[in-house]
Amino acid sequence: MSDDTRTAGSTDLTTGALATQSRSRMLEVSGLSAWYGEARVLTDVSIDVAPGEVVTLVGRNGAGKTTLLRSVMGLHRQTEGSVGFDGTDLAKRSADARARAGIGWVPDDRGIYSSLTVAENLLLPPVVHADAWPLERVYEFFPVLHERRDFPGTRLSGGEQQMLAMARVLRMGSRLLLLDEPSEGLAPVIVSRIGEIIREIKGHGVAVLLVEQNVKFASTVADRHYLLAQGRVVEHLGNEDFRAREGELLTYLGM
Ligand SMILES: Nc1ncnc2c1ncn2[C@@H]1O[C@H](COP(=O)(O)OP(=O)(O)OP(=O)(O)O)[C@@H](O)[C@H]1O
Repeated sequence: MSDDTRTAGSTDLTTGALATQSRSRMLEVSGLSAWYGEARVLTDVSIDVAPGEVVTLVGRNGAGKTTLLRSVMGLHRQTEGSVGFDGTDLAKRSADARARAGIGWVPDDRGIYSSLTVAENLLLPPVVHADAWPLERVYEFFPVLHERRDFPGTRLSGGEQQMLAMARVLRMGSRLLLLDEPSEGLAPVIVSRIGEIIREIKGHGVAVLLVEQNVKFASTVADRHYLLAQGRVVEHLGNEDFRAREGELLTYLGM
């Protein structure tokens, strides 16, 4: 995308219909920069997510999406700037403290313990917040996990592992889910089921911030999108604009 486009996107960010003032903010990242050693990989990133909102981070490989997600969780600590959650700045707090505040991490490898059963995977992490979903509610919401509750992690399909990883943080009490490429490596029919689940989770007031390379999938689940390039937010789009510019975005992303 050209530098001109970049400037226009930044202007929209502060003055357009998507200005943050109108939203109640659960997550509010402000002026976040991040480094690996001497190399700066995020520069002055500001994003926000409201309760019950689904927001994507889109960008080419190496744009900084995963680093941003990890910085929100507190898994990447070489940062400057603030990470506000429910009005408290967690930027100096550990990942553990952020999990207890209600942020849930769903890694791209899903992080399922293969030798443990589905039920054990669900019950192993502690309940960290009063909004934790009881096991019965988790099973009601994810019937396939109930059916497979005694299966070891190794016997789950990729889609089932993705569901288990999401269910696990909901049972812990997370109110903001950070999903790193949930559609990666899954068959189209499973991707659309994951999309339905994300939309249903949203209906329960849970917010989702996800890294997604699959533009079509992103447009079926998200309310808003931040486009990252070289560690900066260069566009901030509502889903309608995102859909209208899908072709352009696919070309930009090299897809
Ligand atoms: N552990 C690391 N050490 C040094 N540099 C890193 C490390 N991890 C990522 N980087 C660099 O940081 C930049 C941002 O990487 P990041 O993984 O956040 O991007 P991304 O947008 O998620 O891309 P991808 O989809 O390829 O993971 C890249 O230039 C990458 O090479």
